[in-house]
Amino acid sequence: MSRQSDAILELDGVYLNYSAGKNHFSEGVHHVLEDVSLTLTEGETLGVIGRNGCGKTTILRLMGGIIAPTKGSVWQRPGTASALLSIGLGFRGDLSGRDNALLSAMMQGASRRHAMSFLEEIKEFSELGESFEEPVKTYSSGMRSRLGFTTALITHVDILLIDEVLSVGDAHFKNKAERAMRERLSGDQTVVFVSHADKQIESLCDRAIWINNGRIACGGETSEVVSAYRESIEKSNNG
Ligand SMILES: Nc1ncnc2c1ncn2[C@@H]1O[C@H](COP(=O)(O)OP(=O)(O)OP(=O)(O)O)[C@@H](O)[C@H]1O
Repeated sequence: MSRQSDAILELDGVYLNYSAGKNHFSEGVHHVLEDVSLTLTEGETLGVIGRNGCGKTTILRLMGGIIAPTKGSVWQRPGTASALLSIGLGFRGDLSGRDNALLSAMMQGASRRHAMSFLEEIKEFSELGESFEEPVKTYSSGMRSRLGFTTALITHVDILLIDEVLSVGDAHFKNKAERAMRERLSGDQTVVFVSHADKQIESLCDRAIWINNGRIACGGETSEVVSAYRESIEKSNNG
């Protein structure tokens, strides 16, 4: 199968099972994703919506290479770096915000010297003040999300995988982060964005997918996908 020349990430016929505890689900296997295929092209912003537990975080974890599919394949263009921004993930609690930012930047491919050069900008944008020097285990979830979001933004990761991170910041930081995202999105930043905030998805994403019963129930223009999702929620609320 030939791949689109502007493809940066691709899921091909992906299945993901988790083994479940005794007495849960059929045969102790929880089928979370079934036959999910999608191509992410460079510079696009894809929104992922769906009800709690439908597999949105699982898709991001597959895209970020944190977990491997049970069946099917995940391809990322060689030489590209991705960062998964998820609350409570990816930080070492015993290290300061500064050291975590440095480590993340280096893991995303920056040299130590280059990563060091980002730190003051990260401290300033994240507005963590003196807490930047404190261990991350002392941070609130909002402070963690500021640190993760800012580090990925400033170190210019090719693919940003954002899991609800923007929804925990306060209104001030959320607006600032959205503005920064919008600026970046007009360039070559590729983003996959998971959120329960439909409005955020509609205002930031070029395209969206709705995950239902482990499959892509609908994919395409964001407002159409969000409307189809909302309709299905209303239907299930009314009946
Ligand atoms: N490590 C795991 N072991 C077993 N089951 C898991 C594991 N991680 C997730 N699951 C299950 O997989 C399903 C999908 O989880 P996932 O976190 O991807 O959903 P989600 O759509 O992101 O949910 P939410 O909107 O609540 O954040 C859920 O039923 C969850 O219980």
